[in-house]
Amino acid sequence: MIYTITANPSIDYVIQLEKLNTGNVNRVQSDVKLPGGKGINVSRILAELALPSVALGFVGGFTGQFIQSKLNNASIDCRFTEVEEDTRINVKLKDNAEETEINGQGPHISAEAVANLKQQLAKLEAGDIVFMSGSLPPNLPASFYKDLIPLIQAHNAEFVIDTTGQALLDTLAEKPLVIKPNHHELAELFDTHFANQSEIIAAGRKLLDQGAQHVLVSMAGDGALLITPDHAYLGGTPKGTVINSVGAGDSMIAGFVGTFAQHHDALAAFKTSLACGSATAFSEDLATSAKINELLPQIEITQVD
Ligand SMILES: Nc1ncnc2c1ncn2[C@@H]1O[C@H](COP(=O)(O)OP(=O)(O)OP(=O)(O)O)[C@@H](O)[C@H]1O
Ligand SMILES: O=P(O)(O)OC[C@@]1(O)O[C@H](CO)[C@@H](O)[C@@H]1O
Repeated sequence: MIYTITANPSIDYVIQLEKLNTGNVNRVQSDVKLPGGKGINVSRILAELALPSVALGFVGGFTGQFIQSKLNNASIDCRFTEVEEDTRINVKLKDNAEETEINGQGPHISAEAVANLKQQLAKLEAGDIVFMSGSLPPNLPASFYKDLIPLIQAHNAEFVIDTTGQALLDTLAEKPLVIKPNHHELAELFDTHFANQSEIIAAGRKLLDQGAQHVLVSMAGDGALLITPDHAYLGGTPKGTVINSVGAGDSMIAGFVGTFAQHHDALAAFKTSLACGSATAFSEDLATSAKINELLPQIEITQVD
């Protein structure tokens, strides 16, 4: 079973404007409210791939109820821990020029709520995979996800943490199943700028050497690299019109892990991950199974190292 932990879920309020005019009244052209948060997005994509998952995390208030209702409607097994305060709302502003995100802080998480989440991990079994994704509410320690790793490994389960910087580096010794920095985040990890693809591959190899089992380096419209101890592979992007790239990274890692969990074939997992990422970028909401299946045949992968 795959579990997703979203410590700080959100309602994503996606607004389309002609042009954002700050300091003035702006009338939206369109808007949509979506259940959001990185782990929740992973569960949603897994559901599109007809793969079950259990969604864990902290939700509260009417906004939390909205998220649970939407996920229940998608037949996702929600076992969230209730908290007193409202789950946050994240605003995603899109005008013809750019995408602006305004992400809320999130609610207070009580010690009892944390204990409840940890208790849920007692049910893990060997071979389960636990995703831990996204920002943390203000009162949780930066090590919150890392502190859960021993509880996960006590059951011989695997883990994936979607985080960046030192928090990501600190997890490598515990051998995450896969990590997926984008190329900007990878450059920041090594405080450098990449001059070419070979430098990106070399940096990704260093993360493998430090313990990551698989390294994906996503590059938005330029596709992604899969870096293994033996080779590196470049995956391209299919033809399509970008509508909303929010969640593309979550979709990619969901596609990789969901496929790898079934077939233990990294290249097949990489191909599905590329289709999921672009399918989300080409959609108003996250990718649907139809969109993923439409794009899958167009995905080309080349060995580059
Ligand atoms: N503009 C795009 N056109 C085609 N495919 C895209 C585009 N943006 C993203 N993708 C696909 O989704 C994958 C992940 O996107 P990206 O590199 O933006 O990850 P990310 O930075 O983690 O995204 P986010 O944090 O916004 O979810 C890309 O590697 C690519 O396969
Ligand atoms: O504030 P965080 O947790 O870093 O990011 C939250 C978020 O931007 O991530 C998802 C896209 O990856 C959205 O659904 C959500 O609003």
